[in-house]
Parts: sequence; C-alpha cells; structure tokens
Amino acid sequence: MSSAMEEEGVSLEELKKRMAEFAKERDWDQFHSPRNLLLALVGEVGELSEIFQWRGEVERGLPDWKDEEKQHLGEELSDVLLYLVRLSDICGVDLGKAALRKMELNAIKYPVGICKGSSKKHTLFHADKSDANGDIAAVDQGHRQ
Ligand SMILES: Nc1ccn([C@H]2C[C@H](O)[C@@H](COP(=O)(O)OP(=O)(O)OP(=O)(O)O)O2)c(=O)n1
Repeated sequence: MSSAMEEEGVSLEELKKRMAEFAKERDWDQFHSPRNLLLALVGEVGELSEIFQWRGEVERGLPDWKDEEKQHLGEELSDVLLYLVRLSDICGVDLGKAALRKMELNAIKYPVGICKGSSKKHTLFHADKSDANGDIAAVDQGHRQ
C-alpha cells in the first residue's frame, strides 16, 4: 500500500476498498453495521464541530490557524468522510454515482437564472420567467415543507 502522502486525487472507490480492507484485517465487519456506522459518523461530525465551536466566524482558508490546528481539522474531516464512504458501501449505495445524480437534481432545483446571488431555499423561490433583468423574483411564501 502506498503512503497517503504520495497520493493525489484519491477516488471514493479507493477509499471504499481501503476501508473494507481495514475492517476485514481487524475482523471488524461484525461491528460495521449501518446503524453503528451512522452513529460513528455523527460522533465524528460532533468532533469536527468542536474544532469550530466558540471561535466565531473564521476566515476562508483559515489563515490564522496553526499548522497543528489545520492538521487536526484534516483528521476530523477525514473521519467523517471515511465513515460516510463505509456507510454507503455497507448500505450498497454507490456514493460517487449518487452524489453526481444529486448534483444534477440540485442544478434543476436551483437554476442559475433564478437563484444566482441568493441563499434562499428553493421552496422560497417563485420563479418569474418574464423578469426582463433575469433578477431573482423570490417571493417569500414561508416554508411549505
Ligand atoms: N470500529 C472502528 C473504529 C475506528 N475506525 C476508523 C474510522 C475512523 O477514521 C477512525 C475513528 O477512530 P476513533 O474511534 O479512535 O476516533 P478518532 O480517530 O476521532 O479518535 P479520538 O476519538 O480519540 O479523537 O478509525 C473504524 O473504521 N471502525
């Protein structure tokens, strides 16, 4: 197995394989049930959140953070990713394909012409295609979900 530092652009497929090997070697398949993996994932999201907790808003790129802090952040982000990849695998979901499909759905739900420059949820948009400026004609109709 090559070192993580040597690899660039690792695929979800590769991470999936490595997580499967990691679990098999340790006889951990018995513990990697969907529910256990989901709880582990949520726990890691909590650890990730702790890094940002009480810091207020932070600048993009985290210019004021120490190297150790950024490394720690990378570790927690990785734990979340790895459990997500493993959970998807154990549930029989092709995460890459599912994510690409979801992005297509997102693009349909949030057309550039309607939502550019706005962070409103799609349920709040009321598209007015006759708007000559192409501006957002967002009518706040309240949440209808
Ligand atoms: N049953 C397990 C336990 C761990 N891991 C892997 C996936 C995660 O990337 C990492 C999680 O390990 P820990 O539970 O030790 O959590 P942390 O690495 O966050 O350590 P700590 O909780 O001490 O900060 O190890 C796994 O696949 N299956």
